[in-house]
Amino acid sequence: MPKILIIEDEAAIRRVLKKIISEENETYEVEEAEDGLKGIEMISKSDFDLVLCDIKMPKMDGVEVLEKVKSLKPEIPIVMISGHGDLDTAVNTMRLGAFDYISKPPDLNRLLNTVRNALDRKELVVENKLLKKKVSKKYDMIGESEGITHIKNMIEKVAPTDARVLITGPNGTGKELVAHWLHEKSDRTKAPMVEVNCAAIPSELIESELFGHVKGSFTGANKDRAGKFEAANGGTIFLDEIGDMSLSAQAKVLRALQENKISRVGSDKDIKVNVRVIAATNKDLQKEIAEGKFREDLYHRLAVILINVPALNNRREDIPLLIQFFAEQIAQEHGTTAKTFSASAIKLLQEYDWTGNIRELRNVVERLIILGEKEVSELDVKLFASK
Ligand SMILES: Nc1ncnc2c1ncn2[C@@H]1O[C@H](COP(=O)(O)OP(=O)(O)OP(=O)(O)O)[C@@H](O)[C@H]1O
Repeated sequence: MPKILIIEDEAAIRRVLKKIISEENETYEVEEAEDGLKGIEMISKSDFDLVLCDIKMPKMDGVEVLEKVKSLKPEIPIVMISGHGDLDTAVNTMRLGAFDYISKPPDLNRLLNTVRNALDRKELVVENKLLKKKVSKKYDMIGESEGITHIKNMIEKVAPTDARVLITGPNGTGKELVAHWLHEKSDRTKAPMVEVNCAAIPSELIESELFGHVKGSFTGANKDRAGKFEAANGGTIFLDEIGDMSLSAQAKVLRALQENKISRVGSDKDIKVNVRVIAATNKDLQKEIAEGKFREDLYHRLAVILINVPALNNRREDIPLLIQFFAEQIAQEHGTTAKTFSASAIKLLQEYDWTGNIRELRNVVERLIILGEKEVSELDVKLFASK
């Protein structure tokens, strides 16, 4: 639902603009501000997809508003509204980053065309940002062991469905990587995957973090805020370390999963959300259930599909490939050429006890690249790989 803000000191013009825009498309949500200061306050508190802003206003003029919004939220397109005397300024604002300008009194067709174009551009900018983020991260999943091949097959099958997935396995085995690919290979890939590390958020804050809150609902809640479920709308929410979530938060998550709706802390208004849930844990949830620390009903809601990522010690045949992959990745990060590892160095690393899993292997490879010889030898491994 595109949100549009009109900043205009003349109430009559505000009213006309609002009427034209909201009648054009009932999904447009139009809000008003009677001066620049109020407008900036609203923009910093809430997300708008488009701002229409008058040039001549008391307190803060349109050019100042434009500059402020550009530094605050550069992705929001701004259309300036110019009166008789300030057409030149309007043209100049385009150089300062305004999307376009319209003249008073507003011409219906020109206004609506500009609004549509500006909203389209906003969507493109946001999509582009997401794409850039995706390619800048390296998400290759390396390995040819039975364990990894099975996981890759599961991802291909499960990703395009909306089924909830519970990913289990020890720390550093690649659970987050699996979640990433489940999202990436789904139809939700254009929308965000929002990650929540349930273990890192204090239990009294988790509810507001997940579901948002309204102003005044608790000390410190000085403005309305959307939670992660709303942020992930249309996409995926990844609840990492779900085994560490408090029982009261588990109850709230259960409701969100059962009813596909949430309500912000302090509000009784239901908000419908369309979010796919993927969860991960390194805990044995059956044991947690038996001890009364995890809700069984939530477990069954989450674990429609179970993916267990095996420990590195149980797929040692992947170690040579992983070493080579990390050597190249690290060289790229350091801006150097990749070092090679001698066969005996690789063999020795393959026999290590990798309780810290892939994360630990990567750290060791990085250390060996920094400290070892041009070709990392068995001796280098003996000298530098110790934990
Ligand atoms: N099969 C793989 N191929 C290449 N890199 C991998 C693979 N599995 C994991 N990694 C890398 O190892 C690191 C740890 O993986 P990840 O964060 O996904 O593990 P995790 O199981 O989610 O860990 P934790 O439980 O501690 O959150 C990441 O840098 C990830 O990119």
